Amino acid sequence: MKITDIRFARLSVPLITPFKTALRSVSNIDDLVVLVETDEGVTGYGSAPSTPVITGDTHGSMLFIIENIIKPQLVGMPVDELQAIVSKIQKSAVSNTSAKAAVEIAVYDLWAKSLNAPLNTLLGGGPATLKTDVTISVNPVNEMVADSERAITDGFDVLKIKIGNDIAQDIERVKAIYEVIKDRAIIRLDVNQGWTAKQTVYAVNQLENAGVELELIEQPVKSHDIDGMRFVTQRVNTPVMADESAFSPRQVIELLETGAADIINIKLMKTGGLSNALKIADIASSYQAECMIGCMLEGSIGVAAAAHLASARSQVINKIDLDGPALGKFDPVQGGATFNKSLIELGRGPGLGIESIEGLQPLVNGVWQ
Ligand SMILES: C[C@H](N)C(=O)N[C@H](CCC(=O)O)C(=O)O
Ligand SMILES: [Mg+2]
Repeated sequence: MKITDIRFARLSVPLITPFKTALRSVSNIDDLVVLVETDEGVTGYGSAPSTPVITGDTHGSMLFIIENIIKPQLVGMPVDELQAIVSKIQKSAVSNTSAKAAVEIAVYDLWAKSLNAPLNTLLGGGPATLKTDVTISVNPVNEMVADSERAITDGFDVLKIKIGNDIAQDIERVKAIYEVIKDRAIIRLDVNQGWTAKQTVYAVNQLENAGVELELIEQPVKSHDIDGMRFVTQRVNTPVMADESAFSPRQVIELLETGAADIINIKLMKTGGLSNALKIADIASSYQAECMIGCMLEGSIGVAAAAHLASARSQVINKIDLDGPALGKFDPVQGGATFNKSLIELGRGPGLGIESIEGLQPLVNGVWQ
């Protein structure tokens, strides 16, 4: 089976409620879908959202890199030469991690389809069912308390609370949420780079002294501030997780080697796809560090690939934040993984198991249809 073409489409799903973090607010899941075609008529599916404030990728930049730089190197390659394909994708450009991820996901999907097995089976095997947390967007405190209550009613037992807008309000937000849900759900905080290192130590101390139990605090300081991450990690009891500071295997080694983080949030859109994500899981394992599998605000094609990875590396990836597809009003992807509130079921079809996708807007002769 040889790669013959790479095509593109857009896929948009409205959110049930706007998704708000310290970095951005969005109302739709907007994915660029990548379709890798073969001479046997089998299609591999990948996708990536635009996250300019996190990875720098936009639909336009991804389209350009894939069409002009990656595609010419991949057309004609046999799908069973997976490592050679991955090497070409990873060496095609610096950065552009979401563009690389979208193509890699499609290539791994094809590879697993060519071997007629689910992707997680070929990556080592693991559970077919996973349980995700849910994100509580940053909003006025009463709204966040109500959203947290609703999430528990919906069956979630781990809440990822978004803060990072204003430190005094953030402390009040977390105290108020903890007060009403403390015995019913685990709380993880995601500051999305909104605080300084000193503010973080102050805030976590305030929360710990008030009796608030936190599972972890994610990316409190700017992504480049590794000294700040280390300052915090060495001074608070609550485990510190790196997200925007942890894109590449090299960065993860630095974070863990120097004690700048306790936990790593792996996202395919930051790693450039599955190959580096697998390396990061191995690195974390050798440091006896835990990992979360995370996602951007993205739909069920890319998130299914992350779920297959999490299944196959469940010994080290023991925290799951793959709620993107469940935040949408519907899932346009048929077959493959299903995302029903906290429950993710991988499906048993070959590759990612995707059978069809409704509402794709293909790109034909440079025009979105
Ligand atoms: C969707 C997921 N639960 C999440 O919160 N991801 C964010 C980034 C999402 C985005 O802005 O697209 C994170 O962990 O920082
Ligand atoms: Mg995060």
